[in-house]
Amino acid sequence: MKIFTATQIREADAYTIQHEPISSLQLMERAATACAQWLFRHFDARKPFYIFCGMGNNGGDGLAITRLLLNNGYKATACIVHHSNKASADHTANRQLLEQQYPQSIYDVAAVADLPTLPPKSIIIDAIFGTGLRSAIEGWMAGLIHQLNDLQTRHTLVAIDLPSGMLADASSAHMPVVHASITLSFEVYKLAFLLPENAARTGQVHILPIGLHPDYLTQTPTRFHVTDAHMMRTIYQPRQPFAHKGTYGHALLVAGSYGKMGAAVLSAKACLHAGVGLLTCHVPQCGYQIIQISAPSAMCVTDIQETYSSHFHESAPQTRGLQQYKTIGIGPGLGTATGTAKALEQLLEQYRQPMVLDADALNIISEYPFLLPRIPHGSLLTPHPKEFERIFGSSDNDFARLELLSRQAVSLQLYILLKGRFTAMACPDGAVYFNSTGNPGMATGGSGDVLTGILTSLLAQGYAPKAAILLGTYLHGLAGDIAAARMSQEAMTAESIIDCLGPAFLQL
Ligand SMILES: NC(=O)C1=CN([C@@H]2O[C@H](COP(=O)(O)OP(=O)(O)OC[C@H]3O[C@@H](n4cnc5c(N)ncnc54)[C@H](O)[C@@H]3O)[C@@H](O)[C@H]2O)[C@@H](O)CC1
Ligand SMILES: Nc1ncnc2c1ncn2[C@@H]1O[C@H](COP(=O)(O)OP(=O)(O)O)[C@@H](O)[C@H]1O
Ligand SMILES: [K+]
Repeated sequence: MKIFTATQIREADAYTIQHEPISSLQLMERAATACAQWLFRHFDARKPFYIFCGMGNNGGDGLAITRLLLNNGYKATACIVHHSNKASADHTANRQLLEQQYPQSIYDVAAVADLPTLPPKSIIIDAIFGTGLRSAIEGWMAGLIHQLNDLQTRHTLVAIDLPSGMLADASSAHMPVVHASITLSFEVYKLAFLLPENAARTGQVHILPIGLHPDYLTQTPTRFHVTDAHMMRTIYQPRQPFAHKGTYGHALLVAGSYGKMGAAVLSAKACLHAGVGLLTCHVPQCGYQIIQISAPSAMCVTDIQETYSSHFHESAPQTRGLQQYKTIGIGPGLGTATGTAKALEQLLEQYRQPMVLDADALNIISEYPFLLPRIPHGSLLTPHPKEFERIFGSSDNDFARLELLSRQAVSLQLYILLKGRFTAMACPDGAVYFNSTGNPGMATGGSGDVLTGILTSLLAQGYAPKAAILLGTYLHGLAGDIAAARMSQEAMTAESIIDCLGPAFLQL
């Protein structure tokens, strides 16, 4: 699914109005109807609704929603917030329609003191500002936003299109923004919804289709995307009937150190359960029995060191050296010993195919930044936010961090996956994909090691790097969602994600 900017959304509106054709007032009615139907399904008619409407088209939506609620027997009051003397044409038209039918339902607010006293457990609808907001809300309007946020603790607050004060395409981290418990947005995700700085402001996001013209949606290129099931069906390659284990690649996993062999086991198991043909694990000597017993389908070679790895070429005694491996996954539980760092430097000299670098491989690179440009083009880096910051530095806000992520992926020609609720996957061509699956049950030690195993497995099987990241993160999150549904977000562990990889593949 594409993510459109506020400007593109306006263009989509205009295109729909011109080519469907439909009037802008009818399009607003469609948007308001989609919201009202959602509200009918989720709230009963006993709860009073207070709809705060701005002077633009977001307010127009609010006025139309008020009329639709009243038409269906709900108690609703439109509180018109006079932040400007000028109302948009569709706001004015909807105000007139409401006044004609329900003259008692309109209440004007021109100062914070004008706010009505709300009965307990009211539903507050925030239709003050949408995609038309240009900059931070200031003056008495900022006070109004703070007042609404105080009310939010005792009432349910539903934002229309986006919480007022939030910018769709830029940071509003330090601005007054409505804290909604639910956001009903139109047709497409806004970039702002996918970044952690807005998590407490959007609440649950529901995207409601309003029939914007499909030609505009399909033909307009965008830089940001959200992955979905449809996209996965175009990427996933079913296994060939005459396949043999050589068909699906031989991967090398370099992982584990004394006290952190669990990370190696999790990655190895995930790699095997994601379909790799052959897997060899390179571990320090202390890890030999652990791997052989926990992951008998994998082969195991040991380092010359007892507690950490220092000579990865031990994994490739044959003449072809490390090149015999289709790909290499390196990092989970590896440790950052000087000997390991040296070995990583050698490995980057010897092996020039796309590989997966995670966890301690990334921590080593943050200590030895000259290694960064030596990573083979097309490789996958999977930092969590702290690892990302160690390598690339900090940013003022999540939008700035997203730009930094994308810039680095382009200049280094790498795929960089910034992990989180919506893992952001930056590609060497500048595109960024957000993964849509996963849940907070995955915020548990070892989840990332499982992802490394899956990505290594998909690269070994011959998936191109871009296909591997999109499918791999989707499967990882989907397996996490299946695990959470089976045993709760609390009780699931990284092992549960591996156990549910099978059902996740079956859902593709
Ligand atoms: N395809 C869509 O997405 C549709 C969008 N519609 C609605 O239209 C909205 C966009 O409407 P508009 O473009 O009229 O914009 P808004 O209603 O979001 O805001 C415009 C108003 O805000 C004022 N304003 C802007 N920046 C301000 C600031 N920093 N401080 C104070 N006031 C400020 C402007 O003067 C104007 O009065 C969407 O968010 C959505 O709710 C629907 O009606 C129809 C379909
Ligand atoms: N709240 C969440 N929603 C969705 N996915 C999550 C959430 N929390 C964590 N994850 C996923 O779990 C994984 C955690 O990785 P990481 O932090 O490296 O864990 P570890 O280092 O313990 O293996 C990432 O893939 C991340 O996207
Ligand atoms: K709003």
